[in-house]
Parts: sequence; structure tokens; C-alpha cells
Amino acid sequence: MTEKLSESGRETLLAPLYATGWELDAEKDVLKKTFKFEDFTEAFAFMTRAALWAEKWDHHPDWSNGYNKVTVKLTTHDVGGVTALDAKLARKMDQILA
Ligand SMILES: C[C@H](O)[C@H](O)[C@H]1CNC2=NC(N)=NC(=O)C2=N1
Repeated sequence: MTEKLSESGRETLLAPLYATGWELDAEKDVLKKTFKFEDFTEAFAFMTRAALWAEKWDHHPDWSNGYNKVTVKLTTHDVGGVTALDAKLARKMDQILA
């Protein structure tokens, strides 16, 4: 069963994400990042690639797209907070752009 990250788990798994622009909404326990692209098609292509990983891992973002921006929020609804699954999907989203 996936569990909310412990303090040490957060230091290990979330610190690298903060370095790439992810932020933690501590009150809601949600990871958030806004990605900016050249245009809408680039933004949508990113969402398409990320969606395939989300479906493969059965772990899905709460996200919105406005023209060339994609705002992503990651949390694990089943446990009401950030888990290793959220960190994994966040890393993958960053990797898609690398
Ligand atoms: C039934 C299905 O496996 C669950 O609802 C999965 C789907 N995707 C999910 N995504 C996220 N972000 N959190 C969840 O708890 C979650 N649960």
C-alpha cells in the first residue's frame, strides 16, 4: 500500500524536484509545477507523453493547459498526500523535457 512520504522520504525524493522547479503546497500536500512551451502543440505533445506514463503506472496528474502552459499538480488521492508515486511521475515529466 502506498503511503504518504515521511520526512526523510521527502528530503530524499523531493529535494531534487525542488531544484527543477517543483513546489510543495504543504497545506494541501500537493506537488505543483507550471511548464512553459513554445506553443500549444508542444504543450499538448508533452501532455500526451506524460499521459501514457500516468496510465502505465495508474497514477494520474491533476493538470490544466492554457495555450503554451501546463500546470501540473501531483498528489496521491487514495492516501491524501504526496507519495513516492508522485515523485516518480514528477521525475518522468522532467525527463520528458530533458
Ligand atoms: C482505481 C485506480 O487504480 C485508482 O483510483 C488510482 C488512479 N490514479 C490515481 N492517481 C492519483 N494521483 N492518485 C490516486 O490515488 C490514484 N488512484
